Amino acid sequence: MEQIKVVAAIIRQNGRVLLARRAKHKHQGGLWEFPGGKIEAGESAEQALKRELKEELAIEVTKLNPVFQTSHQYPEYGVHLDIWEVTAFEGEAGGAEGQEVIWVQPKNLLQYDFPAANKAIITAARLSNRYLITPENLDRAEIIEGIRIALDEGIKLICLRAPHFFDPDYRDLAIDAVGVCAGRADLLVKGAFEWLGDFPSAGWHVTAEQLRKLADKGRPLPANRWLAASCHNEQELALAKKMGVDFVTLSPVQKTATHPDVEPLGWERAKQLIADFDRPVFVLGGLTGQDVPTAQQAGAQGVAAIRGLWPYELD
Ligand SMILES: Nc1nc2c([nH]c(=O)n2[C@@H]2O[C@H](COP(=O)(O)OP(=O)(O)OP(=O)(O)O)[C@@H](O)[C@H]2O)c(=O)[nH]1
Ligand SMILES: [Mg+2]
Repeated sequence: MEQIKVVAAIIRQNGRVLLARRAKHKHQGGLWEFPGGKIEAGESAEQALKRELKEELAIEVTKLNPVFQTSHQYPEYGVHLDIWEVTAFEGEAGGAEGQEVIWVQPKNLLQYDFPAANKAIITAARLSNRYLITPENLDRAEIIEGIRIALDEGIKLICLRAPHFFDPDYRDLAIDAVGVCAGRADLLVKGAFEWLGDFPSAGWHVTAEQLRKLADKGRPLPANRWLAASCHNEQELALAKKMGVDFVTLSPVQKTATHPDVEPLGWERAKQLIADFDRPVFVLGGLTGQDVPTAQQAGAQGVAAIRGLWPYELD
């Protein structure tokens, strides 16, 4: 079947994201979209995106970075969507082709109707590019204090991981963490499936071992809660897809202090795995917030880290 190459942009300004409504007569007409369009012969994705945003919104893009790529088969044809994030532009974004244009808060994106291909794009638009995972061997007060400082520094996505805690202490810690994060960041909890089901966190983060056990049963959470998984290879990524996760961490990209004996994937292999996976990926392993641009160049949503994102130095 014919496969169309399309570029589209998640345009961010003042914490909001721009949506445009597709003209009624067009393919997927009447639905909301991220502005963009077909890549023409001889154009790079970047050139095509700049041209499309000029035509559709009358803006000159000045800062953009790749976010990820996804494919979808419509009955009429297949589309390969190359999604970029635009964080700076000149001019005022408006519907230059008469289309409706609105700015929405990422957390409200689930309320809009998009073409079927957009599922993972919406996930990407709702996620930030740093995913903090809490360190081992800290006590309850230290973990909570670290989370507080991280929130003040703008961290918006956190995974609570404390394998040295056991129920019911772990549950108490998780309840504290949910309280501290309320309204400021999304907290995903790692832990035993028995109690996570009704636990009031923004989501769950499943381990590779849990993936192997549970992926066949499908997605255990509704769409408005996050489901993420830890993946290290192609097989685990396939299981994550089967389970219906929203996003994954992929590790280790580099050698890490916590797992010095594990052979890292390296950027080239990580890049391939990310390109073949249809949902957002956070690269993990020996990385810090400074590596976000490199991660995005490799097609990742951003960086996940323990030490690299924790707000103070650990022993
Ligand atoms: N721009 C854009 N296209 C999308 C999105 N999601 C999605 O499935 N598509 C599909 O990608 C294809 C190409 O997009 P387009 O219609 O914007 O192409 P274009 O700007 O070059 O339009 P034209 O053919 O009228 O010149 C369409 O089939 C459209 O349905 C999205 O979020 N943004
Ligand atoms: Mg278009």
